Amino acid sequence: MSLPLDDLADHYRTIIQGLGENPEREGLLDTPMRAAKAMQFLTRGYQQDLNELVNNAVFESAMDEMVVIQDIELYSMCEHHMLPFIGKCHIAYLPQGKVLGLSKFARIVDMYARRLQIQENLTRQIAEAIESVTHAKGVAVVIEAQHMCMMMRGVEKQNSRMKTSMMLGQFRKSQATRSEFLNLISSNR
Ligand SMILES: Nc1nc2c(ncn2[C@@H]2O[C@H](COP(=O)(O)OP(=O)(O)OP(=O)(O)O)[C@@H](O)[C@H]2O)c(=O)[nH]1
Ligand SMILES: [Zn+2]
Repeated sequence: MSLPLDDLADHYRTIIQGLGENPEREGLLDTPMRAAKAMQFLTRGYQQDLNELVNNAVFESAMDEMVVIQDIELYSMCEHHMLPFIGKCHIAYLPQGKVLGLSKFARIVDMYARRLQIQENLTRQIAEAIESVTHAKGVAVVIEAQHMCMMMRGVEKQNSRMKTSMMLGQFRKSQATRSEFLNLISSNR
């Protein structure tokens, strides 16, 4: 359930006041509504539905070797501080009679990234969504990201990156399959 924009803007007005600023000063007059729209955009994944987003773009194919989609950029919001985390997502799957439209991988990443998240859950949700849509023999997802809550505030570490992975099916069972994927995404960069 999403708050109407006007309500969200009212809350931002209160936040601005709470920060000791004057929401009536000229530069801030339109800020509550701008911030409300921005936050609604940054969390628009709540409004999306997996089946609608995939739009039946699942195609029959005899391809049964690994397919890798690398370096899908990702913008999400950490659920602890509501600050951005930013990074890349790498996906692989082993098709089983069906392949998924290429753009849909990026759309699935966005649908789950554009919510309040932790990186671990985001990684798992993307992998499970791809498995449920493709019925692939295996799905692998790796995310590497930098968290503004660790950079701009708190412990203030500028160079650390968090890497998370989720391996399903054959990627979990077979060390060789997992290694092939990890080798593929570590090359060409
Ligand atoms: N595992 C995990 N932790 C996260 C993620 N995003 C933020 N965090 C962490 O969530 C934790 C929240 O810790 P708290 O001690 O409750 O909050 P805090 O006092 O603001 O913590 P500090 O960031 O250490 O100042 C912090 O350690 C964050 O680094 C994420 O995606 N995954
Ligand atoms: Zn955080």
